Amino acid sequence: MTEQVLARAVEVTRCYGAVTALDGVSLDIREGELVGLLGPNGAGKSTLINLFVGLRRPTSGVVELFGGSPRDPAARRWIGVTPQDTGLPNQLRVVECLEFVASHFAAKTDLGALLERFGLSETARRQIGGLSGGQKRRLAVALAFAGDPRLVFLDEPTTGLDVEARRTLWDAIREFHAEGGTVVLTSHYLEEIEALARRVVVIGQGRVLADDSVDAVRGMVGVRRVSMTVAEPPELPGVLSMEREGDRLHLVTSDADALVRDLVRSGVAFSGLEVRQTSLEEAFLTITSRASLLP
Ligand SMILES: Nc1ncnc2c1ncn2[C@@H]1O[C@H](COP(=O)(O)OP(=O)(O)OP(=O)(O)O)[C@@H](O)[C@H]1O
Repeated sequence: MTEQVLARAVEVTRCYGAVTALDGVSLDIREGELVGLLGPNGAGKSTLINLFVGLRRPTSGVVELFGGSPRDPAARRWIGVTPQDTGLPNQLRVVECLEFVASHFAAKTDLGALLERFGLSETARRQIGGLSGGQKRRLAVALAFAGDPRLVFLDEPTTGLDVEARRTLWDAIREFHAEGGTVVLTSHYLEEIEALARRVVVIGQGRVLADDSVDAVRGMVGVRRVSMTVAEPPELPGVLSMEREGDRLHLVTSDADALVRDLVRSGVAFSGLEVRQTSLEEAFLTITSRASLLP
């Protein structure tokens, strides 16, 4: 790939006192990518974003934004950020808040189109204090786009949104990306990463555990789900986890072929056998639990 690297971390470590939040992380974000950062609470995702946008400095290693220092306003001019928590001024109207943020940038963003894209047109003249939690969150995300950015960092953008509002936000993010924008987002919603991101970076205990396509991350852990209708769950070797759903039994295994052979040999009566790839959630849990076994 020859696309320009917009943000880069090289062997970055960040400590907060005795806590090592990031431990030797290297990552390139290239122009036009839509990257999902996935990891459990406390994995270091927000810390990484804070380093990229210049809010924090690395303890060691190098972080670059548009080839320069993230603390240089010239580099930050091209980014938009939505942190995990955003305080919004309750007295301002929605459109006034957008105008206020946009006025810090030379670019003229079409704020009417931005409101439309985030499903906020109806609320444009309302004071922020009177908005619902979901409307406030959508406004907080829309603000990241007010300066016509090339790269946006969205930290858990859809937390607290209902299904419809989440889909509106997904569409807005997809449209920005389709126009050539670059997106880095964190999420606890695994379906969100699957729905939006081309590339997944799995972070656990401050380290990059996987950095690949969604399919590759699933394939990497090689876990399969074997499902069947069965009256009595059979005792089989190599089962990583077992789940009952009505008369269906779902078994997670790293060797589906061996499991099916053992199942047939066991003589248990079963029907409707199904073997499929695991969801990203199952892949993610496997990768992160392996990491916790590391010394
Ligand atoms: N300002 C701080 N002072 C002390 N420790 C901190 C600070 N910020 C983060 N940490 C610690 O660093 C680690 C990584 O935190 P971080 O917020 O980056 O994780 P995260 O992956 O974004 O988690 P979450 O999904 O819960 O937001 C955690 O152990 C956290 O407690």
